[in-house]
Amino acid sequence: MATEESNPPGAAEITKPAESTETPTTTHNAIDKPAADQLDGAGSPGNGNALADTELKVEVKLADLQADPDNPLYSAKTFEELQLSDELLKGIHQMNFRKPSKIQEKALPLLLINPPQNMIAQSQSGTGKTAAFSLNILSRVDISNVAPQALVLAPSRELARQILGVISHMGQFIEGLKTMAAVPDPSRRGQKYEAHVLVGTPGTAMDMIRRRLIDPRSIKILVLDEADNMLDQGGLGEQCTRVKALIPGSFQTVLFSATFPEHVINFAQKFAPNANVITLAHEELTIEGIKQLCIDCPSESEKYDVLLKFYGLMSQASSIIFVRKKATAEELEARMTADGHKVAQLSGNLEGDARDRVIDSFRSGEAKVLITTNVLARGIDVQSVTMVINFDVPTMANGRDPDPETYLHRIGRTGRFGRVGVALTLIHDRPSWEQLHAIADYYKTEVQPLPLEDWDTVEETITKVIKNSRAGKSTVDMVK
Ligand SMILES: Nc1ncnc2c1ncn2[C@@H]1O[C@H](COP(=O)(O)OP(=O)(O)OP(=O)(O)O)[C@@H](O)[C@H]1O
Repeated sequence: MATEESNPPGAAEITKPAESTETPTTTHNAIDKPAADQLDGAGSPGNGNALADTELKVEVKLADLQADPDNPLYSAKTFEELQLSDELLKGIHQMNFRKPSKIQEKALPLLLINPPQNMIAQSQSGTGKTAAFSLNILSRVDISNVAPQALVLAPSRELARQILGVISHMGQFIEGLKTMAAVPDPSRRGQKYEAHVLVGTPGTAMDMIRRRLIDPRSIKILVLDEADNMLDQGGLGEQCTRVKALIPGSFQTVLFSATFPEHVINFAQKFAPNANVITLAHEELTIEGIKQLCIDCPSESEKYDVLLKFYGLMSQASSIIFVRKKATAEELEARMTADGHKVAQLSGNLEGDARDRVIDSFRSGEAKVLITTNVLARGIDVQSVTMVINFDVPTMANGRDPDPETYLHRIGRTGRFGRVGVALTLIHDRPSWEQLHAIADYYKTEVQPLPLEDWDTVEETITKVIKNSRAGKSTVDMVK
């Protein structure tokens, strides 16, 4: 019944370090995170096709998005201008990246400066932060030294594996490059981590360094992805601080996230002293390509019926249902399965291998519905996800106060890099109504209520979202 991790923003301006940026970084003493299932029709209000092919013409629209200076995907420059190696440029083109996004264009020149400088960078979800820090890492690795030179830490096993995949893909033309995951893996017991780039979770990284299976002496870059989460949460923050203290000498510290609440930013600046800082105001954080909707359910127990009805509106698209507690994830899985739906469920109750199987089946499209907790609220990039459902409004650990950061990360699992998506939040009483409205106020965004008893209108609304996005309306206007 325990609550899963919950987590707790700054105009796209670059703040120069207050002091001289001569020194690359800090030392170890610094302070230291059924197929949509075809819900076979029962209760299905619509023709079940509304979201079927939202894998829309993203490619076509992307060029427009990247030409709009107000868009976070905007780019005036090319990767070629960043003076990356030919091998890296080949990797980027292999990944079909035509131009850098705004965060890549802004962060990369600063990240690549010599001597290296620390960085704290914020950009909306799905705008390519991973590629930004990965390109810096791959540009700095010395292939002749097969020892960990870059350590990337992420809050979940799934995100660490995903980042590793991006770095390996991007670096595929760099001859001799070795990358490894530092996540719990019983099959590796006692084996050394002999690779240039390691991506892991803080607990495992700390453990492996202490047991001398990771040699930290050559580490020259430490990246914390989802850095506000990594530094804010008691356990994770402590582990990140310890990992940092175990790395000798000076190294470049890089902190990335879509959110940096004020109470974390001070700590972040101590963790990455004299960093170049790229921040956004929280009004700039929501992505217009993500249509935010809510349904006021008659009671908590009737949320499930509403959920099932809503599923009738989609056929092949992938979706994620977020709940607050592991027990609710398991209960929903059991009920939906009993009701004939094919769903996958991932929460902290599952062990490593089982978790890998669940996320892999969701990525491949074998499982179209994923029920999960905040453990997957951050970073996970599955482009086919067109719908996010907040079965529970995200709240802080006390269950009472709204958690705007987690809300933003959860809905950001859709609408990735210019794609469109729908985020539906179920509310059922005054407190949940107030929590959602507090979140909407915080981001100065609109959450459109859907009429519960008029499913034709619900379907019409969603179809309109998709049509508008095809016309390039909603996404082009995003983040003014
Ligand atoms: N320059 C680019 N051109 C085209 N696609 C890109 C580019 N950069 C990144 N992408 C794609 O955009 C998607 C989102 O990128 P990424 O996962 O790095 O987002 P993010 O900013 O880290 O999001 P989050 O805050 O949710 O972690 C990925 O599928 C990635 O492959």
